[in-house]
Amino acid sequence: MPTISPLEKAEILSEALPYIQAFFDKTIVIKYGGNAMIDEELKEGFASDVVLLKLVGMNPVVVHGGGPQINELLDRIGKKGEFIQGMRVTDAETMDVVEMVLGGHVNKEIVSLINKHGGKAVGLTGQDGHFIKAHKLYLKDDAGAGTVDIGQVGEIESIDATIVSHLDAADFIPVIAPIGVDSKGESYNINADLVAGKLAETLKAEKLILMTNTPGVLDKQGQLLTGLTATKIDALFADGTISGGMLPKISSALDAAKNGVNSVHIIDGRVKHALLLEVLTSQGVGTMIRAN
Ligand SMILES: Nc1ncnc2c1ncn2[C@@H]1O[C@H](COP(=O)(O)OP(=O)(O)O)[C@@H](O)[C@H]1O
Ligand SMILES: CC(=O)N[C@@H](CCC(=O)OP(=O)(O)O)C(=O)O
Repeated sequence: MPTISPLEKAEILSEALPYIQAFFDKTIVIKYGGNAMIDEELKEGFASDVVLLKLVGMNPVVVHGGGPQINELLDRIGKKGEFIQGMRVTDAETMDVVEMVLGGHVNKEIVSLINKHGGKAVGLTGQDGHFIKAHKLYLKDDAGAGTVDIGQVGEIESIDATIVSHLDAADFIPVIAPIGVDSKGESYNINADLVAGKLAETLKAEKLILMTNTPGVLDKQGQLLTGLTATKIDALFADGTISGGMLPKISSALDAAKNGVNSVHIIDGRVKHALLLEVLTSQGVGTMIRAN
């Protein structure tokens, strides 16, 4: 690491001032993807960034994924994870694993890391207070004529963000696992990007930041696309540039941008302190999604 003088250090810290002023008391929804939870150092860095944002007066709300972690446990019980259009095919046994991994292991690990760094995190799933209402999702088949049944996967009906706002107001940091519930109490597995996007809309968040394992959205040559609008996104869907897990991510990012979230970013969660760089500096990292 290059050494920097005390003055340079002070100047770097002082550069954060306009961002702290602009985002003071604003809600920032951060989606922490399972693919960005690579090693302990990165996870610790993420947790300390979230605590810092809270302590300088912002309201960070964490929605986490855990796709690779679910796959790992499925592997251990001899089951193979299967995805259609970026969504996990979820039978009853897979749903048990999803609840154990997302609602249990991953959620508690993030809560505990944030608390270790001096924050007050509270873990929730959509079952808590029934705050993420969902029903079964049927995907459109490739021809667009029929539907595909992928099991216990949910489509969000509504989010009642009261509980999240109360936690924010009382200085807690909500950490949310993407599990929804229907009126009969049945749980549904929901893609975490979709929960993060809808929650950002409901909370009228200033920012939605989706942290993943690529530098952002890439074109067919692997070059970073730093800014995308609805029209460009339609073209990238049509020519197959966007596929797999990037499909729900872009859809939810675009919906959030269209529905009042001021800035929506897809950033590389494998970069240490990517979150601080995105919120508190002028370093544009990743892809920014705009409605038009
Ligand atoms: N155009 C694209 N640019 C970048 N990544 C893409 C693109 N199309 C598909 N992907 C895939 O989407 C993945 C990110 O989605 P996903 O695996 O669901 O991550 P996360 O766990 O962070 O939600 C990337 O690792 C990449 O394999
Ligand atoms: C329906 C569906 O696909 N649910 C996801 C939920 C976790 C998730 O979204 O995790 P990442 O953000 O790490 O991809 C899954 O089962 O993998």
